[in-house]
Amino acid sequence: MIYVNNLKKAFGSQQVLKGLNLTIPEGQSTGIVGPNGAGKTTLIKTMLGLVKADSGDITINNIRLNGNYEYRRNIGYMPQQARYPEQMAVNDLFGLMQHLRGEDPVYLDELIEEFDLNKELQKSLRALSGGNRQKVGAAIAMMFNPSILFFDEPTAGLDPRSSYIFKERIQKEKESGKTVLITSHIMSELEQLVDHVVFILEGEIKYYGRIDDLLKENRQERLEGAIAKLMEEPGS
Ligand SMILES: Nc1ncnc2c1ncn2[C@@H]1O[C@H](COP(=O)(O)OP(=O)(O)OP(=O)(O)O)[C@@H](O)[C@H]1O
Repeated sequence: MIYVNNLKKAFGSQQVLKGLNLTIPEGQSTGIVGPNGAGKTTLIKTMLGLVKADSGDITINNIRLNGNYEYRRNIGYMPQQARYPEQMAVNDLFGLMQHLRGEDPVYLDELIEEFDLNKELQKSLRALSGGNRQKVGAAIAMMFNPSILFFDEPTAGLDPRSSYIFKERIQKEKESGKTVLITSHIMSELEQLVDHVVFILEGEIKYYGRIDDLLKENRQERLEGAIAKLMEEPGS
């Protein structure tokens, strides 16, 4: 379970998270949606301790985040734009991850196979195509089999086949009881992958609940229509 309580974050004079409250259930998948700049990545980074909140609390699996980042061992994170040591070969990067963690990966070979990364292993990170870079990020997020997975726009830049394979993988992770959090601008993708949706607008949560309920409440058949309706609401 992840609890977020009255979370606030400003960058300079811009209040980016305006007192967010959220309970993310264990073993289910949640989509975070909202326009560009709404605060989705900032929320995820705050949960990971990569951005320090100005106030509020986050509790993950009963551990309150207060400068002790041991809980992060249980979280696999695929960033929107990963920064890597660019001159390093992909294979060496996987090795470095293993070394830093002091643990053998649980299913790296399987992920390399699934994402068709065998031909890329000897290439330096700087020589990878954008999509293959994404796949390396995905493999790093999942290789140690963490119980919580955060994916920030995971399929942006992937070709249709890779995107399909990746979504199958996320389904598998979900079915094995993981807690999955995904940000995406592709509503059809979220319909396939998540049970709950958080809609953030200008740093505030405008909706949090089951996708089915959101569709019913807004008399919509598709998530895209329901989110568009929420954005039209007065005060939004
Ligand atoms: N390190 C930073 N310094 C200053 N401003 C920042 C920083 N990180 C984020 N911001 C600002 O915070 C706001 C929210 O950014 P964030 O990346 O969380 O949005 P997002 O909802 O993930 O957007 P997108 O859909 O475009 O990825 C933006 O206005 C952004 O410019």
